[in-house]
Amino acid sequence: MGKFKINGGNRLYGELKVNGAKNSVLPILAASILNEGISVIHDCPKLKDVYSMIEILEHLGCKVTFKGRDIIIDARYVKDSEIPDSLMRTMRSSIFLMGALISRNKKALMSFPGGCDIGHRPIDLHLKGLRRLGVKVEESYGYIKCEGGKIRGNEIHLDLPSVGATENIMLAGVFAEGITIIRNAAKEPEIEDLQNFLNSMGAKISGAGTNTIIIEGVKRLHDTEYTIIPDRIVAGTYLCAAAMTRGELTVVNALKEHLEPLLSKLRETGCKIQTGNDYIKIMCDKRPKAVDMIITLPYPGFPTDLQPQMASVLSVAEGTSIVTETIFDNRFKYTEELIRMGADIKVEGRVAVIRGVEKLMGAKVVARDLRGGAALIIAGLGAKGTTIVEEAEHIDRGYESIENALKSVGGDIVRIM
Ligand SMILES: CC(=O)N[C@H]1[C@@H](OP(=O)(O)OP(=O)(O)OC[C@H]2O[C@@H](n3ccc(=O)[nH]c3=O)[C@H](O)[C@@H]2O)O[C@H](CO)[C@@H](O)[C@@H]1O
Ligand SMILES: C=C(OP(=O)(O)O)C(=O)O
Repeated sequence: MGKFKINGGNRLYGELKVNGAKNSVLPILAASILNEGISVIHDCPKLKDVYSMIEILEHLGCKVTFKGRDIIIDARYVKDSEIPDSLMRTMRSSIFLMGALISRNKKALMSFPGGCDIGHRPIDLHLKGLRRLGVKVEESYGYIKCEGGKIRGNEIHLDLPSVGATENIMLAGVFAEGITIIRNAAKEPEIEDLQNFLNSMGAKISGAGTNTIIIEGVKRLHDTEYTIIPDRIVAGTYLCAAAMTRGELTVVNALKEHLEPLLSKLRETGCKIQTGNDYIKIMCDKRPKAVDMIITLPYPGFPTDLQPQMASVLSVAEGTSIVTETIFDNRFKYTEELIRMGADIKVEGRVAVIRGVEKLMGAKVVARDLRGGAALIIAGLGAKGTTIVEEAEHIDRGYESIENALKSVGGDIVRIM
C-alpha cells in the first residue's frame, strides 16, 4: 500500500535474488485442490496475489500454511464450489479455480475475474475449451455456472495461444475420461511448470512448452512437494533497472533461457550481459542506444509483461525506438506518466514511438497497473530529482518488497504512506 519515493541518480550495483514466479505459483496453488491431500510448494513469493489466492483456497475449505517460502495446502476437505465476487475480483488468476473446481467437485460457480486494467481480457476461450470437455457452462448476470457431470477428453484447438485458457483446460482435463489434446496451446515456461507440478502429483500430461499438450485422464492424485520456477519477469525488471541506472547487477536464480528476447534487446542497447546456470549479470556504463523494433508476442517472443519496463529504459536512449504491443489493447497507460517526467513518447493505437531524451525529471506519477508501475519505478531511479509513484498496491501484486530489493543494491527508494 502507499507510495514509493525515489531519489534518482544512484547506480544500481550488486546482487539480487529472484524468488518463484507469480504466474507459476498462482495456477499451481489452484491446482493443489485436485489432490485430496497435502501439497507443499517451495520458493513461493510473498505477493498480494498469492495472499488473495490463499484466501480463496481457505474459503473453499483448504487449510493453508505459509511458512518461510513454503506454502502447505491441505486440500482434504474442499466443501465449497462457489467463489464470492469480492474474492474473484481481487486478481485475474482467480479464474484458475474454474478448471480446478470442475476437476475436483464437478461444478463451479463464480463471477468474472479482476486483474490489471491492460485492455480487454475475455475468457471466451476458457469457456469454449471447457464446453468441448462436456462441461455445461451457463453465463448470467455476471456469473458463470459450470456443471461437470461426465468430463470427457477431447481435441481443443485454441483460436489464439492464451496462457490462462491453456492452463484452465489442463486443470479440467486431469481426471477426464480419455485423452484431451490442446492444440495451438500457449508455450510459456509457467505452463510447463504447471504440467510438472500436476505430474508430480500423478497426472499424465506431456507436451507443455510446445504448441500441443496431451492430457491422459487419471483416476486420482497423490501428495507432492514441488519447487516453482524463478520469476522471469521480476528478473527482467531488475535487469531493466540496471540498464536505466547504468549499473552493474547480478540477478541470481534467473534462467537465461526464459529471458532471451529481453537479453537480446538489452544487448542492442549496448549493455553487456554474462550468463551462468542460474544467474544473469548485466553491465551498463553508457547511455543506452535506441532499438528500432520491440514487438510483444506469445512466448518465446518478447513478453508483454516486460514491455513497459523496457520502454522506460528506451525513454532515455540515444535515438528513436518503436515498441509494438500485440497482446493487450491498453498497455501503454504508463506512457502518459513517463511523459510527465519529460519522456517524448507518441502512442498511436498499438505502437509507441519513443524519442529518447537525455534525462527524465522526477515527478509525481501514478501506477495504473502492475508492470506500468514497475516501469515508473525504473524511470524514477534514473531521473533527476525526486519521483513519487502513487498506488503502490498495483506493484505489490507482482513484486515482493521491491523497495527493499532495490535499496539493497543502491537505489534510493522508500515506501511512504
Ligand atoms: C496469471 C498469468 O499467467 N498472467 C499472464 C497471462 O495472462 P492471461 O492468461 O490473462 O493472458 P492470455 O494469454 O489469456 O491473453 C492473451 C490475449 O488473448 C486474449 N484472450 C485470452 C483469453 C480468452 O479467453 N480470450 C481472449 O481473447 C486476451 O484478451 C489477450 O489479448 O498471460 C499474459 C500474456 O503473456 C501475461 O501478460 C499475464 O501476466
Ligand atoms: C498482467 C499481469 O498479470 P495478471 O494476468 O495476473 O493480471 C502481469 O503479471 O503483468
